[in-house]
Amino acid sequence: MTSVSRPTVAVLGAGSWGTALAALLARNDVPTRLWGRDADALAAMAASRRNLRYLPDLDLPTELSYEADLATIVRGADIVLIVVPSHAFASMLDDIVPMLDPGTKISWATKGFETGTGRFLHELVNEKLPGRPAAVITGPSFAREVAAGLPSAVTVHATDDAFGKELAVLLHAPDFRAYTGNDILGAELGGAMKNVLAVATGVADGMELGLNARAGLITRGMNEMLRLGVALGARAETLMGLAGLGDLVLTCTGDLSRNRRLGLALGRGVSLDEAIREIGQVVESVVTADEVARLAGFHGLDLPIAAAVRSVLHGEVTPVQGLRALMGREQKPEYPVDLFGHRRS
Ligand SMILES: NC(=O)C1=CN([C@@H]2O[C@H](COP(=O)(O)OP(=O)(O)OC[C@H]3O[C@@H](n4cnc5c(N)ncnc54)[C@H](OP(=O)(O)O)[C@@H]3O)[C@@H](O)[C@H]2O)C=CC1
Ligand SMILES: O=C(CO)COP(=O)(O)O
Repeated sequence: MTSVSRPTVAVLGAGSWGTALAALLARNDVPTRLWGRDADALAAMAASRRNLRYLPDLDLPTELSYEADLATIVRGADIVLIVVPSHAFASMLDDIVPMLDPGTKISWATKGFETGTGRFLHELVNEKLPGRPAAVITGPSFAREVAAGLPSAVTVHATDDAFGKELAVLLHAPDFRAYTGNDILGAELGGAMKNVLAVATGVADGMELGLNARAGLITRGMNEMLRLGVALGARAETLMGLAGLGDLVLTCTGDLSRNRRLGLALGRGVSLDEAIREIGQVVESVVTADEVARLAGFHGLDLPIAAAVRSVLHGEVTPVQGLRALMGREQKPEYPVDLFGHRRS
């Protein structure tokens, strides 16, 4: 029997990750309702208890319910969990703000920035819903593996420690560890930037450049994440944890990653449009690469791997030219400045 005292969660976004998280919550006896913009697809999910397009192998728990009307699902929810792609986040937020009860808490598992501005998603939430408890769920977690019940660990960073803990407890399960933290900016930056860096390792692997190249790109990519993060006010430990390093390693090495697969395809000579069409799901790096470049520009930072990915995605250079440019950079100390930008003596 479902516990009546547990908060109700409205999950917005019925793709791979929204469906996997909704199923996880429902299996944890959290009263959970799932919304997707395609009412027919939602009705088919309810009837078949399967998300045939995004997670065909997952048996959806009978406890999970579905709601096609946004206002109905949002009104009365204790917690809203947004899991739409980053390009749709701002409009989703605009849609739900007038529908929210004053006590409803906001969370999201989207990885990326506001498209076109480089603003963090927590900045949008703070602006539209000032003072509202807010939390991001992030970390190394392929939806398909979570759906299959394979062990995973994520982290929940919140503006409000009590809400972060509440959400982590709702998610936590025998095969799903949910840690907590209060560095939303760092947690968001790690989750967004690893997608761009995964394209770089994918390109190198697609070109069959070897394991040394992959390890070099992951490590120097981590350095770029740390430098941008610290300049923006993130804590280094957040970036060295699940939200940063953990997700970077997963996405740069795991072929379930759509961002890595995009890189693999580009490295093998497939066009961007064809690769995206073949993947058939959201590939966040395509928009996030521009936002990382924007943020690096604001802070006067040179992030060569992220910049090379952006140039390849824009067709300004070929993957071969991009990698040649990275290898051809001047010789220099591994750490000419420390993480805080102080020149080493
Ligand atoms: N999949 C994963 O393993 C993980 C994903 N994430 C993050 O979660 C977010 C969502 O990704 P994921 O679920 O994988 O993506 P998918 O490609 O699997 O699904 C995207 C979902 O978003 C919906 N959607 C697209 N545009 C809009 C819109 N404008 N308004 C409402 N819904 C929309 C799609 O609907 P439709 O089918 O109608 O197009 C679909 O249901 C991304 O930021 C991703 O980085 C984070 C951790 C793990
Ligand atoms: O964020 C993810 C795993 O943590 C999913 O990565 P992709 O979007 O590259 O598939």
